[in-house]
Amino acid sequence: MPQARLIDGKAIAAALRAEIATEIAVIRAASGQVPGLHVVLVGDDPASRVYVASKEKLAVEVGMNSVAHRLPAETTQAALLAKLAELNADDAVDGILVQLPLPKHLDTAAVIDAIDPAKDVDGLHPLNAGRLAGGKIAPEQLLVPCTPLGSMLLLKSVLPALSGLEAVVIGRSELVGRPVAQLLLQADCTVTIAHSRTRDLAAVVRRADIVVAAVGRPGFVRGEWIKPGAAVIDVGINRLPDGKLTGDVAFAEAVEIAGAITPVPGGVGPMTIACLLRNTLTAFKARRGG
Ligand SMILES: Nc1nc2c(c(=O)[nH]1)N[C@@H](CN(C=O)c1ccc(C(=O)N[C@@H](CCC(=O)O)C(=O)O)cc1)CN2
Repeated sequence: MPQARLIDGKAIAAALRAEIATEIAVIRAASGQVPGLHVVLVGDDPASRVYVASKEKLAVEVGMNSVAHRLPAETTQAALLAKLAELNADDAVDGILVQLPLPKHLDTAAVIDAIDPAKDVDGLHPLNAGRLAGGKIAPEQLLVPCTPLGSMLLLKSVLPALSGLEAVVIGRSELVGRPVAQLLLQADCTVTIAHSRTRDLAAVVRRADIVVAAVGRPGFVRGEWIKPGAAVIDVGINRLPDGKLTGDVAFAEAVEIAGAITPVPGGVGPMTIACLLRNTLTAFKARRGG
């Protein structure tokens, strides 16, 4: 039985970070300036702590100024908004990211609204989401959410021509489902966004040349749903009771049918941080005229 090609997110992310590092070295040599990334973490969610530490370390590795602001879980909405106002006003700050999820007492939408859109390296501010949805500006010139951007780069590594392909995105979150659907549409795919109310999801998925699974349920997408030869991007990162990570796609089944598939771990996850660094460089160039 032929097996799907594995899309190596770890290697593609490492190559992207190397490109970013080279560009920053050139900018530094020419101007003495480097991009500044500031990540804000509220509380002590263990997974968020790991992701923020990783962002901090990889930003330094590519030559950025990297600062993590770790605030206590009891931080008030007013205190968080004051911190963001401070970062918005600081000219040395090119990128601001508030790690999600926030503790329940905080209003996430209001927090994201408070980030200067020019520094919104998560691409979640309504202005940036609206620019993406408008379809008038090339995604390379926009601040686009990191996981969707990474998913598209992985897809393009196996499918250089996306135009006219049927894509099904499972999940309609603001962080992944909606923006990845916009990016697929911009690439001239025929896009369906499926969700918890979709009828006969298996039949919907079966017609897709491209499947993006972002539901947050381990092994939810079965191998028999996949069209033979399809490209499968598994965005799910689910921690099982035994501590292992698994995706939203039943990998052992799907790998027998798909043409290409991302593993979990080692697929979309590493691209999320590499794309955050890319967005920070994009924001730096737009702000400082590079
Ligand atoms: N403000 C944001 N919050 C969150 C985002 C985001 O894009 N912006 N995404 C996720 C978490 N995340 C980054 O923040 C993230 C998730 C996973 C990985 C990753 O490299 N995963 C590895 C496995 C790591 C492990 O062993 O735990 C992989 O899949 O190979 C990086 C970043 C939610 N919050």
